[in-house]
Amino acid sequence: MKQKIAVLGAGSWGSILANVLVENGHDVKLYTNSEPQAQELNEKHTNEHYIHDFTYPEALVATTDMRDAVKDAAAVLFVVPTNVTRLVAKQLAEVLRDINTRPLVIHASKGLELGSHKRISEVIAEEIPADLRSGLVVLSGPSHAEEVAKKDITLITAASDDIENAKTVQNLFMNNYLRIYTNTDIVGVEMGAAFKNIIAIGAGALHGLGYGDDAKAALMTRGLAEISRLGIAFGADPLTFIGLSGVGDLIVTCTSVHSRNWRAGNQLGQGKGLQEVIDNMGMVIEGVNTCKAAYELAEQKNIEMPITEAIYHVLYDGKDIKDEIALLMEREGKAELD
Ligand SMILES: NC(=O)C1=CN([C@@H]2O[C@H](COP(=O)(O)OP(=O)(O)OC[C@H]3O[C@@H](n4cnc5c(N)ncnc54)[C@H](O)[C@@H]3O)[C@@H](O)[C@H]2O)C=CC1
Ligand SMILES: O=C(CO)COP(=O)(O)O
Repeated sequence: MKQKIAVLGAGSWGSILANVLVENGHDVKLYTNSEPQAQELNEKHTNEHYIHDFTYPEALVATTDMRDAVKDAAAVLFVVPTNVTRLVAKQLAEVLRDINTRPLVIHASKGLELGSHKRISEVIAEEIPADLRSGLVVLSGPSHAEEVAKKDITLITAASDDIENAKTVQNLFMNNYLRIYTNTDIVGVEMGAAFKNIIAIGAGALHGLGYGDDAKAALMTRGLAEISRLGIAFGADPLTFIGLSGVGDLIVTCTSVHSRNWRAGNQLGQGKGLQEVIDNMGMVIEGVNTCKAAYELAEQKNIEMPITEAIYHVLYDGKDIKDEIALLMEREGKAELD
């Protein structure tokens, strides 16, 4: 059934998920806070800064008016960087208080809020109380906008406390190139999504430094051990970490040239400074902030996360990557399953 859907955030992922929804027959409004970007999308049907050489369907309408985007929408999809989620959620709550629409709220972002260390669904739930929405669903998994734009095959997860809401999202997004699985473990799905970006920075750095495949496989495997350890401490289901939003997303982000986190790490490994890397990317590198949040959480909870710590020291204390790798290798022998 055709539904009206609002997408908040017109970067690479938001604009391509909006494109999927249009292709699936829905009536989609894409909200951006940038007038020139809305104009480019509506007049040229392009979004060149984020997705090169791609033409969006004419049916996709961009707007800078959040109220217009959201009014009568059955669902509202957040796809903004983690660091502006609270701000955009506050803005949405204000709009919803003014109108009768009570949409299903979905988010597809990957990170933890700096300072509070909260997951994105927690931030959204705090700002948009349950009486202003009809449910909350997380969409996550191994997916690069560039490949979904090409209709390459992609499989992701829709997670919600309420399985019916997860199924609704499954139905909205599924088609012959995008397959959605449902899950009820929001904590595991969001934690896997957030922490894989940290490990991807490490994988890029290993590549930039010229390390081989063994080192990269080791980083991913021991990275997954850390991600699971922290996630389980917050109540995640261990099995979620061997699913699409866990190891699936870890693999794609640690190996894909599309990944901004991997590319950032690669440039750090080649000797560039963090600020230069951030300035040149022009898109969000979620792993940088999430590394700080994860490092602080691990300290608070007394959870061993040596790879995250090493990456934190490189990003925030100006430590040399090779020295950090040497320290990791000098650690006392451990049992694999501890
Ligand atoms: N790019 C991808 O393939 C994927 C990205 N994600 C996640 O989706 C989230 C967004 O990522 P991308 O779209 O790639 O980022 P991006 O950097 O390509 O775009 C972010 C967009 O958010 C907009 N924005 C920033 N502040 C805003 C505000 N206050 N109000 C409205 N819009 C605002 C920016 O103008 C920009 O258009 C991230 O958490 C990322 O981890 C998840 C899966 C795939
Ligand atoms: O989450 C993603 C792939 O699943 C996108 O990763 P990057 O943000 O590193 O590009």
